[in-house]
Amino acid sequence: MTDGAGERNPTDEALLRTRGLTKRFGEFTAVDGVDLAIDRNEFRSIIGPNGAGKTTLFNLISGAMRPTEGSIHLAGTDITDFTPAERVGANLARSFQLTTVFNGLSVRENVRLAAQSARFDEMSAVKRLFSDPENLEGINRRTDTVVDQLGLSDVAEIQASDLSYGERRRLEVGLVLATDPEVVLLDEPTAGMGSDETAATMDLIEDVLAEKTVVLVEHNVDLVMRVSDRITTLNGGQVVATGTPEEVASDDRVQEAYLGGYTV
Ligand SMILES: Nc1ncnc2c1ncn2[C@@H]1O[C@H](COP(=O)(O)OP(=O)(O)OP(=O)(O)O)[C@@H](O)[C@H]1O
Repeated sequence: MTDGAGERNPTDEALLRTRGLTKRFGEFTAVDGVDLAIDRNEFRSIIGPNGAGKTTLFNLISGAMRPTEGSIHLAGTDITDFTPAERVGANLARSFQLTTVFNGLSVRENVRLAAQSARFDEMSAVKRLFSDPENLEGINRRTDTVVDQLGLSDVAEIQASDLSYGERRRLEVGLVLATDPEVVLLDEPTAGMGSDETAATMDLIEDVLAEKTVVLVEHNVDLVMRVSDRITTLNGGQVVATGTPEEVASDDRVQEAYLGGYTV
């Protein structure tokens, strides 16, 4: 267990590292000097009460927002000034909001587009797609694998607009998987789901993201306790504690800031 001063053993092997990450909105500091050291293959969750700064931290890591201060390194490369697209190119992908699912396209077509976008830079996409049958083959294979992993094979040819809410959220996770990133950022993947869909999504996350490094922002404490290797608790923009689910659940500061009596 560590305190707000930093991460346990911030080794050079950390795949994703933030140092002193800070975001101010005018006078208000939403994220305040956050140090994270996330190892390769680690499943790290970020929890905390409303307004703790989770979404802002997530946006800083994905590149949707620029920090006021501090740095982000991915596999030793300073990505602080990378655009979101450049971060995807560096093997970091975030879950997209529902709006990025193309309603008029089938499940398979949506996954295929995402797989395709990861393989080609924008300028040469069409040219390379048609000039290199091996690339086409690779994209088709990746698409089939992801549709299968998602458990969406039966609805692969159905238009995204006709999916249930839970199926759409699975497709959303699939769009991230299709780009085959090393680090996956997930923002509340079970938000708005009923208990059956939540359970199915938890299974999916455990299954298909086992090989990945994952950063998850999530309010569902059961999910977080089940899937995380380590959990970082934020409060007032600062790290209250980082530790295993057991360590976090038994930490008085975390109980006070967020869990309010939750036990594992
Ligand atoms: N663009 C912005 N301009 C001004 N203040 C902002 C902005 N975005 C977030 N904030 C403030 O920063 C604080 C942290 O917000 P953030 O959304 O990161 O918290 P959160 O932990 O994700 O909360 P929730 O669990 O409610 O989603 C909040 O007080 C919020 O009002």
